[in-house]
Amino acid sequence: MTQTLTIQRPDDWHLHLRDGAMLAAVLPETARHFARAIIMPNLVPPVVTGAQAMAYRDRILAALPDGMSFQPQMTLYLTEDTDPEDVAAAHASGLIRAVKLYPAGATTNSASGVANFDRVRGVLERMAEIGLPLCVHGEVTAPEIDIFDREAVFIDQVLDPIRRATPGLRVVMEHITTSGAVDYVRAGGDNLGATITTHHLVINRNHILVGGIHPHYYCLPVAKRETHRLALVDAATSADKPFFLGTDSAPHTDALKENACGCAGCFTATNTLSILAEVFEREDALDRLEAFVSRNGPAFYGLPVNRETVTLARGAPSAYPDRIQTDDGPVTVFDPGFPLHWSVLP
Ligand SMILES: NC(=O)N[C@@H](CC(=O)O)C(=O)O
Ligand SMILES: [Zn+2]
Ligand SMILES: [Zn+2]
Repeated sequence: MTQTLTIQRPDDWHLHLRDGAMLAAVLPETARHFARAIIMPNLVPPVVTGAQAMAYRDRILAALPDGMSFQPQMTLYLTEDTDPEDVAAAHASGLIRAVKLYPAGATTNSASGVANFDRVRGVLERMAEIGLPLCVHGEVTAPEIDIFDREAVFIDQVLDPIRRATPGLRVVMEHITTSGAVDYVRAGGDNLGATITTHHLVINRNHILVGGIHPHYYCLPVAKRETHRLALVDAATSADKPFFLGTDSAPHTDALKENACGCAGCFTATNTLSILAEVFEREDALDRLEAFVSRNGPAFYGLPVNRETVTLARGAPSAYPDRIQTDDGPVTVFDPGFPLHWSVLP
């Protein structure tokens, strides 16, 4: 008898869809399985104002193939010039679900991010008042800080001071990669949540660097040592409220990944649910997959759980494409390095 698993339809609380030809190619990969996703605003130029977010949402919906349903949850890219009133209006109209903080220079397309955190104090206070979450790329950028320590230093030197100075501010630590972040989130109370990516549940830093350099495993924050990966698996499979899926699926063309200065980002939209089922099965935690992918995220954002369901079936290892084609060039699909026995039934 085929083993199946039916769960409420999942959401992705951290997703890069890009724009134009890339958007058209990657959107179906997410919409096939996910009902909603938090859409990252790091376009070039970034999505900074409510008007830009509305136009981007329209482009996403226009790119959605007929017959698919998907509700993009828009975000604004926080800059030192962000107007608190524009943010509040975009929130009040239901357009945006969160504001995204990129420390300037921390990651892909973050040049317009925040360098002086005092300059965004007014926006953060307004967000705390209206209950609008701040999604945070949690890495410092100071050149003297080792790249493997950047998340830990960010928590101590930036995030914790911001949270203390702005009581009531709701924060999502995006794509956490360390046991220290897991501990910090666990101790943070109801106003603090964290997304965990698919790839950080699978790879550690050896996967990037041993036996040659593997550009398709390079992402930011960079994967850490195995003990940290285990802490992330423990958090994700705990079903505990603050932890939910944000794939950070971040497509870059192969030409830009397999490059002397390769871009950061793993493209996981295509096979994320199959990979997660495998990870949870190994932990004997399949019964907690639904909390991680379908329940904890909406609970944090104050949204209903999706009514529809998806069913996964276990069988012989299933195939997925090595890469998807886009008019900008091919994009390699994340290879977890183990066979995938679970597939999502159509
Ligand atoms: N995660 C990544 O490595 N890259 C993301 C940006 C981000 O989420 O930091 C991207 O936009 O490509
Ligand atoms: Zn990021
Ligand atoms: Zn991201």
